[in-house]
Amino acid sequence: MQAAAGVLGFDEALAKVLEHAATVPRPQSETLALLACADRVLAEAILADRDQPPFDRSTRDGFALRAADITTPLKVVGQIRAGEQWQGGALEHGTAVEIMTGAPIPLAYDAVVMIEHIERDKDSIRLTAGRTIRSGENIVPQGSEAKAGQSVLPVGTVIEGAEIALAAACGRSELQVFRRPRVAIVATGDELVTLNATPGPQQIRNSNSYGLAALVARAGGEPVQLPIAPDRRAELERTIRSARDSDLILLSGGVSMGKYDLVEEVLEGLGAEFFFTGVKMQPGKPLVFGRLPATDEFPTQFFFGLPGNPISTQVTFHCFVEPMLRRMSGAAVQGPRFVQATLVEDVAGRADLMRLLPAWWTADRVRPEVRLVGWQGSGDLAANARANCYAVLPPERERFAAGDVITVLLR
Ligand SMILES: Nc1nc2c(c(=O)[nH]1)N[C@H]1C(S)=C(S)[C@@H](COP(=O)(O)OP(=O)(O)OC[C@H]3O[C@@H](n4cnc5c(N)ncnc54)[C@H](O)[C@@H]3O)O[C@H]1N2
Ligand code: MOO
Repeated sequence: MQAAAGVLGFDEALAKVLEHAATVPRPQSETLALLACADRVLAEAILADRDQPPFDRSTRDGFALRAADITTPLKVVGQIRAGEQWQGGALEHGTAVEIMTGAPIPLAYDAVVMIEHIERDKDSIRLTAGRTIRSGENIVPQGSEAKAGQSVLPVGTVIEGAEIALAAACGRSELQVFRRPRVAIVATGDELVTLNATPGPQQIRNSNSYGLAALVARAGGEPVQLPIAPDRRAELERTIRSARDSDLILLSGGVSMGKYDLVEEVLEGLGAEFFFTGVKMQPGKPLVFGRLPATDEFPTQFFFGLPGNPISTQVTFHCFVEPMLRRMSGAAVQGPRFVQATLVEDVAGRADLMRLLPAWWTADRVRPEVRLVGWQGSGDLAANARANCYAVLPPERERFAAGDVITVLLR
C-alpha cells in the first residue's frame, strides 16, 4: 500500500535527503588509538604540535651554500646528515657544506644545489655550466607547512591514510572521533531465509541484510542486523519497534504495489512522516524516505524503505542512504560520488526516469571509459558484482551514443 507522499525526480529526492541530513546533530565522541580511527570522522581539530617542518629543511641531496657566493668555486667544509645539526662553527663566505635530503640548513646559508648540478674537484665545488641557483631554492622554510598551534585538520574530516599520517606527524597516538551511528537493518519478506538455513525451492536467501551491513560499515555506521520480518503487520511492527533504539532504520522489501507490501502501512500506523514514497529512477523506483515521531522513550528517527530487489537496494543505498549516514557519522553533508566517463556503446535511456545501470568504469588517466555489464534486471546480483559503478542515464533522453561523455556513480 502507498502512503500519502509523492514520487520525486532524482535530483529533488536527493535534495530532500541532503536537506534533512543537514539537520542531524553531530554524535557523541570517543577516544580511539590512531590506527583504529581509519574511516571514522574527527571530533576534534588536529593542531600542529610544532612548526612543520620544524627547521629549514633541505629537499635535495647536494650542497648548502649562499646563493650569491657560487659565482666562484666554493670550499666544502663538512657535511650534515638528516637528523644532525651543523656543529662546525662559523661558515665563512666562499664555503659550502654537503647536505642530505631532510637535513636542517645551517643559518648562514640560503640555498641547496643538487649534487647532479655541481662539479667537484677534491674539496672544491662549482656550478655546472648553464645551471643557476636562487636564494631559497631546494629549502622548505620552517613552519611553512604549518605553524605550531595551527589547525591542520578540522572537525568533521573523514580519516584515511593521509589524515593518519598527518596526525602521526603531530605526535597524536590517539584521536577523538565521533561514535558510529547504529543502523538497524530489517529485511522483510515471507520468502526470505537466513544464511545458515537450507532454502526451500521457492525461498530466497536474505542477501540484502549482508550487503547492507557491509555498505553501512564502509559508510561509517555500525550495522545491527535484526531478524527477518515476515509480511504480517503485527510482526513487522514489532520488529520496527525493536529498531527504535538505533539512529537510523533501513528496511528492505515490501515497499512496492503488492498485496503484501506492508512497510509503508505499518510505518504510517506508527505515525511516520513521509518525505517521498518513490523516486523517478530505475532501479530503485519504490524507495521511501521518512521519519518516525519522537516517543516517551526515543527521539525522532529517520528511516529508508529500500526496494527489495537486491540491485535496487544497493543503488538506492549509494545515492541516498550513504550521504545521510556520512552526516550521521559526523562528516560534512555531501552527495554521492559522481564522475564522468566516455560511453563506449549506444545505450537506451528512458524519458520518464533516470537509469543507473551496472557498468564497468576504466579509471584511465587520460580518457576514462564506461561500458554496461549487461544484466537481467534489478535482481541480478551476479551482474552487479561484475560491475564497479553505475552508468547514469538522465531522463528526457532516449538514446545515449558511443562517444558521449556521461556521469558515472562510483561505489
Ligand atoms: N505492479 C508493480 N509491481 C512492481 C513495481 C511496480 O511499480 N508495480 N515495482 C517493481 C520494482 S521497481 C521493484 S524494485 C520491486 C520492489 O518491491 P518491494 O520493495 O516491495 O520488494 P519485494 O516485493 O519484497 O521483493 C522484490 C524482490 O526482491 C527480493 N528480495 C526482497 N528482499 C530480499 C532480501 N532481503 N534479500 C534478497 N532478495 C530479496 C524478493 O524475493 C523479490 O524477488 O517491486 C516491483 N514490482
Ligand atoms: O526499481 Mo525496481 O528497483 O526496477 O527493480
